[in-house]
Amino acid sequence: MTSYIKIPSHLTPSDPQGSELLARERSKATFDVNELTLALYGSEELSRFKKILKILESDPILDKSNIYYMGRTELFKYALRKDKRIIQLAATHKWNVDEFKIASRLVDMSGPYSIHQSMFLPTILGQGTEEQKRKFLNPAIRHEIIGCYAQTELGHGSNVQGLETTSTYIPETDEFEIHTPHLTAAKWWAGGLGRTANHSVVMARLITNGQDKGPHPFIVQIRDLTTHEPLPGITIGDIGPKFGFNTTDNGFMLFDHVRIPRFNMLSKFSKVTKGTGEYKNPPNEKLSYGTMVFVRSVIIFNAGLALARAATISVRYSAVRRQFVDKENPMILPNGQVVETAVLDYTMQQYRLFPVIAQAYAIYFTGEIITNLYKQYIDQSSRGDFSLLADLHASTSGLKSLTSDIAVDSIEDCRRSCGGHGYSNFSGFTRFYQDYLPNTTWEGDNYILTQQTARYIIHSKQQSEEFSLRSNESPTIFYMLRYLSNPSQKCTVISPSDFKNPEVQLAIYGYRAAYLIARAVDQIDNHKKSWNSMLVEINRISRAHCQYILVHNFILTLQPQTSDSMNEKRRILHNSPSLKTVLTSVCNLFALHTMEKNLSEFLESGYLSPKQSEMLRVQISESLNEIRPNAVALVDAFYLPDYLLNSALGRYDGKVYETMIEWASKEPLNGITLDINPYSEKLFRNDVKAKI
Ligand SMILES: CCCCCCCC/C=C\CCCCCCCCCCCC(=O)SCCNC(=O)CCNC(=O)[C@H](O)C(C)(C)COP(=O)(O)OP(=O)(O)OC[C@H]1O[C@@H](n2cnc3c(N)ncnc32)[C@H](O)[C@@H]1OP(=O)(O)O
Ligand SMILES: Cc1cc2nc3c(=O)[nH]c(=O)nc-3n(C[C@H](O)[C@H](O)[C@H](O)COP(=O)(O)OP(=O)(O)OC[C@H]3O[C@@H](n4cnc5c(N)ncnc54)[C@H](O)[C@@H]3O)c2cc1C
Repeated sequence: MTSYIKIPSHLTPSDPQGSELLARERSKATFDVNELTLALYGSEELSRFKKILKILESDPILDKSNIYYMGRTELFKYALRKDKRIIQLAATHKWNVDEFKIASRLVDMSGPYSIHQSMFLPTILGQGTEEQKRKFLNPAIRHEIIGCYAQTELGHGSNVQGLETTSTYIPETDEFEIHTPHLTAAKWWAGGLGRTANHSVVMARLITNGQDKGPHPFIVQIRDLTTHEPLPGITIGDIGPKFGFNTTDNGFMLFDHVRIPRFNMLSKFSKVTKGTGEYKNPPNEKLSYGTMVFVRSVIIFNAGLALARAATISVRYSAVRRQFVDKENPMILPNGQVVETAVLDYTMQQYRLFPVIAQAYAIYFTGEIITNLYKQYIDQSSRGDFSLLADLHASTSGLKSLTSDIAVDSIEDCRRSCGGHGYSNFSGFTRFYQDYLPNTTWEGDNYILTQQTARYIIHSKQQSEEFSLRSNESPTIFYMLRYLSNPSQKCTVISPSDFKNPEVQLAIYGYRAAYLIARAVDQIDNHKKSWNSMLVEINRISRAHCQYILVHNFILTLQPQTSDSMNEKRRILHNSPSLKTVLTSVCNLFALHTMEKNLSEFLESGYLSPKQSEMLRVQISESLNEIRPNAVALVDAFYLPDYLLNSALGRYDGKVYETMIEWASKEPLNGITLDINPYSEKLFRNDVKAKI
């Protein structure tokens, strides 16, 4: 990339250098970083990750050094080029789906094909018959057709039952007619639709024999495969600039009585019979919402990765950044020189950042568990058993909401913890934050989704006689029975360190959630409160329940398991006392910090006393001290390469200042010559400064 300013090469940052500071941090770690990385990835995935990283880093098309200076159109073109390149590389290197996902994660830019891969393919896979998969899935996997997922409309997104686009069965020709009856029925937001896709999953109300059967998925070809023009009767465009996600062409689409063959209704679960138009009900009404359950489970896992990334940048930078001399406890180099204190040594910075490390680990482990639960559901459902669906929907809804909220808040906290440089694109936070942000809205607005979780739990409590039976099918709400059966118990903590006991932590979280649930049920059943009047409480219930799940899963991950149920990753963790020790500190911090952030509810439940909450704060401070020597090593263990971070502040080698000035010298604004004479008519002179 071109530099426009020559930076004097003899200048270096004042001592100690960033690399030296990070090396000192790394030498303090009490555990083996490589071992923890292996426990997170597993040896097979880690070696694939390294192999793919090497390929991507050296590919000129996937070079990221210019992207901070690009505007929307240029960025979009870059995104299209890189999407094509990944597909070409996948073919050359014969990558499987997991390897493809690793490459996409590393390149880290939503693109015109993102929704094709994340929603179009999974929808056909999950909702199509074998015949439909042969027709649509195989060419889609080969990217011979490119699809999008058009569900949301201008007037409705959250209320899927309220969608207005119709798909009416025409028995005479054995076709469906897709139509946009009102402006509010215009499809809106679909990623890849604006300029790229030639096919779409269209969620439309199925009308047959005059009956409205509600939204169902249909495959519609929307552009000509040769000219790429919209097909007759279809109007399509890009919806315009957005807060972020500008590398994807989100689009709008209108249908004017467009005909498609009956075959194109995705019919794995519900069908319309040829000629008679008879409708065959699905085994479960909500199976057509299946793609959303899948994507929500992915969003939970991705929230852990986003937190790991934010923590990596801000913790490394805080170890390099120095500000003021802490007179009571100065930072002294091995040569005796007193230097300014690394901002990571300020307890306030630790209180802001270490919980983010803990959130990343907590959500990573739950992400793995939810991914496995989803796989288990798919396995059972392929045999006609849908019993896990209700619980899976409830837990993925609440966890998608909670984890993406945590991630959005923490990314911004981490960015601010980097001070002024956090505001520069070179921090690596700007596009990362903008592109992450819609996770709180898409795939279900986070406030709406908590209603799904709370409703499931409240129903379970209302049917408490059969609750004990149902809880066998409901792996995520089994805890409630225990606490509901003894509501007057009190927390047993008598000293701060008692808070480190996992049984104590679970009891505190369990009682608080059960208390909120019992109170809401009482309000609804005995005081006839409306659902709407209870929405704030309902949101609390979902969050309390999901926080319980996160803490429970973290504790479970650290508990000894029978060796046959242990996979390689868990075996590494359990065979290493030093890993278990450091992760136990991390787990404690997650449980206790989350408790403190929601303290009013724990106190209100009466289970925790004000005195105990004081002890809680003492123990949090203890946990921060425990984590301090391992902070940099704990983020290093995430193994997020510089190629992914693209951050001057979070570089592995700590060369923060050298990178900041080098990247600034490449700002194209530095390359134009301005005419700043206010009386001159010219804004720019034609000449451009010589390039260096
Ligand atoms: C070769 C190359 C290969 C490459 C492979 C690469 C693969 C990459 C893979 C993954 C990458 C993923 C990356 C992720 C990136 C994600 C990008 C996403 C982009 C954004 C896309 C979108 O936003 S699409 C639009 C999403 N829209 C929504 O989410 C809408 C939200 N609204 C709803 O879901 C519903 O309206 C509602 C749930 C809020 C309400 O529904 P409804 O009114 O119908 O129901 P009720 O509330 O009355 O409930 C009735 C009953 O049904 C149950 N229920 C509701 N929903 C579900 C469900 N989904 N599943 C199961 N059950 C459900 C509900 O609980 C009620 O049950 P009762 O028992 O009756 O109480
Ligand atoms: C970047 C981006 C990409 C997207 N990609 C796609 C895509 O590829 N395909 C696709 O189909 N869609 C896509 N979407 C759309 C997305 O799924 C919807 O925007 C989302 O589901 C929210 O729906 P909405 O916009 O209708 O919000 P609304 O429901 O209108 O929400 C507005 C406000 O009302 C509140 N609210 C609404 N109803 C209730 C209620 N019952 N109780 C309490 N509060 C309520 C919400 O909490 C929110 O605060 C995308 C969106 C974005 C931002």
